[in-house]
Amino acid sequence: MKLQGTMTVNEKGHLVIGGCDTVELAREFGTPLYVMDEEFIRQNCKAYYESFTGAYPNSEVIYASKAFLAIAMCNIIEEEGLGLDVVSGGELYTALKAKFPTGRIYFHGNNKSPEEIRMALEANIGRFVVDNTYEMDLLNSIAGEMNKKANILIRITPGIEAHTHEYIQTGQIDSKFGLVLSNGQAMEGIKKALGLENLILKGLHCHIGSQIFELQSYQHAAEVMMEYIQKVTAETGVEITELNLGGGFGIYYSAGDRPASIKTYATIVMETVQRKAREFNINVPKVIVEPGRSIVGAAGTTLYTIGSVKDIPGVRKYVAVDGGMADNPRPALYQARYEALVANKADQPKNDEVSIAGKCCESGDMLIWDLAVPEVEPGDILAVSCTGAYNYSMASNYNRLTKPAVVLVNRGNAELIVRRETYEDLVQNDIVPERFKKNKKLTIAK
Ligand SMILES: Cc1ncc(COP(=O)(O)O)c(C=O)c1O
Ligand SMILES: N[C@@H](CCCC[NH3+])C(=O)O
Repeated sequence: MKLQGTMTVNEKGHLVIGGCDTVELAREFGTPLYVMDEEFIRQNCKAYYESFTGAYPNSEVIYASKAFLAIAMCNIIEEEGLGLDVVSGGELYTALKAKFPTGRIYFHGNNKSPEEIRMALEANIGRFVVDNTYEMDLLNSIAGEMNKKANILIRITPGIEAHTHEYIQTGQIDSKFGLVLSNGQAMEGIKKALGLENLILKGLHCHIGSQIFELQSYQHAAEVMMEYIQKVTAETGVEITELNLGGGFGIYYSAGDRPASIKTYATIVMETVQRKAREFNINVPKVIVEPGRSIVGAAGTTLYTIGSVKDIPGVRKYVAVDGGMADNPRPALYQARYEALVANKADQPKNDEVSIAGKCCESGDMLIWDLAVPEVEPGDILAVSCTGAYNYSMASNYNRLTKPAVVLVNRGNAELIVRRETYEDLVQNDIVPERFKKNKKLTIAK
């Protein structure tokens, strides 16, 4: 496993994150446990802030909160000077609970409900990223009722196929998101929005996918969108002053993943936008990017306790942990690959090979195939790295497993930022119809 962020191994041979011994964290907070490395998260935020806003003042970085959201995470993002991308009433509610500056909130989503729209208008959020013409009408009419104006970006499907897993590609024509650029649908939508009295068109948005390594895909997206901005201005006479190029910057998960630096990404994107603006003789729009995974992904580690071991000699050794697809659905969903080490034996030679199984009743609940490990035994702590993005946020209660706690570690301090769910949490929304209630006085019809 590649040691990233503040990870080290101490004299006991234990994995240490944020100055905290992970074996002690497991003992204190229980497992499965998400451990978030605060310093690493902040370093990533700073790398984004300095590479974009610091170097190009007319740009903004907004954190895509779908990757990982908790109130404390909003606080970190606010302190680091980034904006926030939310995609549901629930994410917005979390941001409001954190008292996140609402002017820095962007509201995404391909099917925002009237209630969500009302909530966002009430909060005076910065921008709505409008996905379709149905939403334009809805937003316009609700804004009218509330006597408000909504600042919008319109999401465009630019027709770019980024090289990533097909489930997380979003820029291609055949996508549920956005208005299609190539067939005139987008231009029609833009003209429609310009005619709606309660919408103020600020800019355009596109997002080509997630876990992208090739910077040419971003360069291509920037070129296509700048050309389109020029076309929109020529056809409508309206200046487009903001261009949101989405997120998707890839990270290291396992051997073979080679992400570029955030600085190189920023330089390529910003220089492409500036070059195109010169070429088309238009003003350079404000550029917005919305990274999620590359802020938190590598900063998260999940700790599990090893339980049963099933050895099929000559075939495979299955080592089961006390979590699995309920806390990390990515291997089952996207065949995602992870690295791991035995946290209490981090300095021992790896002379065995095992496959890490989750505890859900699904054969597909396998976290890692063919992992080199020292001799493992029940009670060992397994640390799976790079689980900071789309793990806690995509966790489920499948098999009625309780969602793990999240602990924020920094300089030897460990603070719980999400408490572990309890069995009581699992049943708290269940309602028992009167007729099923036990100890009820039975009235038997004669
Ligand atoms: C519209 C939008 N913006 C930003 C992101 C964040 O992507 P990532 O976490 O890959 O940076 C996503 C998710 O892919 C998205 O759908
Ligand atoms: N949830 C996905 C990425 C999609 C992000 C949202 N558009 C993942 O785990 O990789």
